Amino acid sequence: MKKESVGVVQTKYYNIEEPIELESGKTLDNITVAYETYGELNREKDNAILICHALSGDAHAAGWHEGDKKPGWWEIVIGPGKALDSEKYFIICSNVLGGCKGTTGPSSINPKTGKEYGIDFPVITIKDMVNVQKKLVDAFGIDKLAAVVGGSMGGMQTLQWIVSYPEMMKKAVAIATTARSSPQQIAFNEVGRQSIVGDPNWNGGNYYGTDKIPKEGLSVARMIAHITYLSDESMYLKFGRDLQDKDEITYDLSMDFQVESYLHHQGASFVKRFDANSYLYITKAVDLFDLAQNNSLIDGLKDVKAKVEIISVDSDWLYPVEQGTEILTALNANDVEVSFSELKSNYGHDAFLLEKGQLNYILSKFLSDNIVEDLMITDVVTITEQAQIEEAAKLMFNLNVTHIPVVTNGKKLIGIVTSWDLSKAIATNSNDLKEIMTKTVKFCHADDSIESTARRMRKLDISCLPVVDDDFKLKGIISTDQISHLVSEYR
Ligand SMILES: CC(=O)SCCNC(=O)CCNC(=O)[C@H](O)C(C)(C)COP(=O)(O)OP(=O)(O)OC[C@H]1O[C@@H](n2cnc3c(N)ncnc32)[C@H](O)[C@@H]1OP(=O)(O)O
Ligand SMILES: N[C@@H](CCO)C(=O)O
Repeated sequence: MKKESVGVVQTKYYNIEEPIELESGKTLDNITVAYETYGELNREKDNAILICHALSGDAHAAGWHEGDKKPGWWEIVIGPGKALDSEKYFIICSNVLGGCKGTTGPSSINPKTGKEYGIDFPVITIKDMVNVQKKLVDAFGIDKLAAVVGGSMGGMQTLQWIVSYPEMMKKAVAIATTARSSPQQIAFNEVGRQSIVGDPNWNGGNYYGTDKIPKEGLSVARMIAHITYLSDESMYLKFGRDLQDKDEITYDLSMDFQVESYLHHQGASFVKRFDANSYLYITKAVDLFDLAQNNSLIDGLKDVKAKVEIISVDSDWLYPVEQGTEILTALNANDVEVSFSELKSNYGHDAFLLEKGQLNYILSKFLSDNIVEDLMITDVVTITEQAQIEEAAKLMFNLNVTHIPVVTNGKKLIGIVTSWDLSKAIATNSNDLKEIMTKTVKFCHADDSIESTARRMRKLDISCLPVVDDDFKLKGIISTDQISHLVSEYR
């Protein structure tokens, strides 16, 4: 075990007490959620990062299960000193609803019948998966996540989170994903599903507890899907046209090429770790995913509040770069603070599981970007517009401040008085605060990035900005002094 790992970990289980109403209108009772956590939740409960897994992933994102030969599926970015630093963040990853790795899914026991659900399991959506994750996050008493991060289907969950629960995270990272499944993506999934249901062992989904499981169908479904996770270039690099276990072509119908053997291996390993019915339900959830409203992604993403990073992979032909930039454009149109990065990789879609250096760089840069809330002063001296100028001058002098926000009794910001305004009062012989205060006050929000706020302050040529919430209530104040302290700390 490498020392930058979170070490030996265990999957834990959370039971949701109340029934969950699904997007379909059906309800599910007795849901169990399998999850893992790495690191410690701090006292303020504001350092939690939720990781959402892809199609065939599970709660085991990092560290080692006792006796395992391989670590969790995102070991490359999770652990001490990595971008998802377990010494700084409390990292949560849960298996999705419909899964087969501990969270309730078609292979779980239906409490109404005492038997596995099979295809009596209701159709679920990405939104349902997120609603179940939300219950787990609530159970930790977390009001706001530091971030939600996920790739592929995990990226869809991330996008659903920022739409369904816009106030619940500061930041979000969606990687190698789309905001709506395309016809081509649906088509590949349907071929996989048909392969499963066409396997006689599938038996209408009733194969649990028998030795006849739809291995052939599931294996072919994975082989097809796995081709979409690679790029043509990576297949050339891995195999070229090299033959497997033979020196020359044998002109029979047996396997010739290494790439065939590789795909058979991927199919065979998959059936050992995945349930065919889960595959049907989860791919269906992926197909149904569409965040557009009135056929407009701009409308669908209009309520997003989180700061968002979109990452695409240049060689990903399953979730191509254009689908990442479509999300970027829609978020930009909604004035959401959003950035975009492109992984340079020949791995194809699965690059989000492999490109260690680039992912750590992009994620740590994005996550460590400070926001106004991290630096603002919350213990702010304020004054009401009924106050005399003399009172404002005394406050400034005694407390050594140069800006005093003017607020209503309900703490709503209505202006600001600065030392410059006081000079104006003396010059114009005025004693009325209302006359000299700045009424068209510039402000910012707690979740604005320091970078953009500093840029705005420079552009406006002001040294201090009040911080307000959506109701215009004063939450704090930020000045160039705090920003320059931050810069000097970095040096
Ligand atoms: C994202 C989540 O949430 S979790 C789900 C992620 N995990 C998966 O998808 C698991 C299956 N996927 C993969 O293996 C993916 O390709 C990755 C991204 C995880 C790994 O990629 P890479 O490191 O490039 O591995 P690669 O694709 O070359 O596969 C290596 C495997 O192929 C086997 N292999 C390579 N060449 C051949 C061949 N000619 N014949 C047979 N098998 C072969 C290797 O022995 C190895 O087997 P193992 O995985 O059982 O040890
Ligand atoms: N290879 C990954 C990516 C799929 O999007 C998985 O199996 O989950």
